[in-house]
Amino acid sequence: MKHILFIEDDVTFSEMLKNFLERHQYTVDLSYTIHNASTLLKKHKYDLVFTDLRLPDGDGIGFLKQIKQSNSHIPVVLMTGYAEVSTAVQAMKQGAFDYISKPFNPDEVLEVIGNALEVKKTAAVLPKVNHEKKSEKSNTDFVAGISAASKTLNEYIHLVAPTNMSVLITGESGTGKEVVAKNIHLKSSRSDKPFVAVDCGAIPKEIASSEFFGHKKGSFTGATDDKIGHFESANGGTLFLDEVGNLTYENQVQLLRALQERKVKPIGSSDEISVDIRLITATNEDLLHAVEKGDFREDLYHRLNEFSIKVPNLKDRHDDLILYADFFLNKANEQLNKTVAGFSKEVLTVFQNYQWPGNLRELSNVIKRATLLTQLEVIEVQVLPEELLHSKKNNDSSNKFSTKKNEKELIITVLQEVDNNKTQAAKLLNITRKTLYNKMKEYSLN
Ligand SMILES: Nc1ncnc2c1ncn2[C@@H]1O[C@H](COP(=O)(O)OP(=O)(O)OP(=O)(O)O)[C@@H](O)[C@H]1O
Repeated sequence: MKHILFIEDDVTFSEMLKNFLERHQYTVDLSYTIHNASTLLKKHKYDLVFTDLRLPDGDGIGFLKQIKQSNSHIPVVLMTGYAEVSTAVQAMKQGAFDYISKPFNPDEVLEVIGNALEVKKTAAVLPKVNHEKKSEKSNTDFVAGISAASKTLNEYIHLVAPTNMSVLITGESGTGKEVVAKNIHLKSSRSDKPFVAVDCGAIPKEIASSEFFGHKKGSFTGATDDKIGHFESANGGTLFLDEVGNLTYENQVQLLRALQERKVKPIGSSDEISVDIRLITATNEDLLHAVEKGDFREDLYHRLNEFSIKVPNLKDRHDDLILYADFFLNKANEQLNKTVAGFSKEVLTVFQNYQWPGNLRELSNVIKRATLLTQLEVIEVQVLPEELLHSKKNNDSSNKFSTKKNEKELIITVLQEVDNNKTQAAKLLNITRKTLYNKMKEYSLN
């Protein structure tokens, strides 16, 4: 059974959560002070720590730092009041796994616990990641994410990076295909050599050969100097071709030849240059469909697609949203020389209910704009673009009450849990006391 340490000075609330979690097969120790919690941490091996932000003998952030120094492997979740969300975001920067704002409902607690234990399990299974070759460069611009979709993506990156296989990265625009390509490069033995990214959609077809393979001075009108092509620039390293589906048929033939022969000949030169490159390509169109239509060469497709990776849409990486939001806020603060501390709870709800058709790029842009506009400590909904505020909800809290039957059962369970204390029940159900009374009347629960 997983062992959880709960640090919270509201005795009734703690007891209630303890009962609830024990019914879900967790072992829970309660502590009302940091002092007592420190003693318990020395005595027992905990899988997870839940701590309130404000405790009688200190604050949760100080305690978080203490835990991270002595027991860095234990995930820590902070419990906060509504007004403390920005502090909680700071806590995430100090290494907290997550935060949950009160009042919260039982499902939310179970979800957060599930996520934290899942991540811990993965971290325990993959200790190798931390001991990888010393030469590997860390990529501070890459957020790995904690959602199931991100974990699969990262596993694929780890698997394919050390090989020399050509990788075809697919995914919608703005999902992070180029970032994935760069990460594969940085995790490969080529990380000390160049990573050359080329947007095939931006190269006019007339000069594509010269861009890829280079040219000699005077070889055509306008060739005023020798030019080194992208293949030669990337020699020893990785060549990343974005929007590869945009290459003309002629360029496809030239590319295939260069890949097969591992040699390129600059235009106007009689000498061939041997090149050793790892090729990574990306597309947001259906390349297989282009093959079927005869627009893309099948032999080249197979040559590029020795391993394929699909980068998930942001809406399918729901659990990562806050991590990315925080990462982009830090970046925006740096770029704009601002010190915005975080997001209001309403903003986080808007973010979670929005579909993000432009994926991470859109999130990054929205946050940069909001950071620029905000004069307050945290970003409020007023500085978000209209389209975010008027989008259809995809996951509001009423989903938790998906049917009348579920709703009635949930209310009964929670009321039993708290010995009929309506205030506590409303808090746990994340609804007001008045709503609770109305619902009890509706379901004849008096
Ligand atoms: N894992 C990540 N960690 C941090 N930032 C990311 C991550 N993935 C993407 N980004 C950021 O999101 C934005 C979009 O990423 P990127 O340009 O790689 O997307 P893309 O899929 O290649 O887009 P397109 O298809 O339009 O070329 C960039 O600002 C990038 O820095």
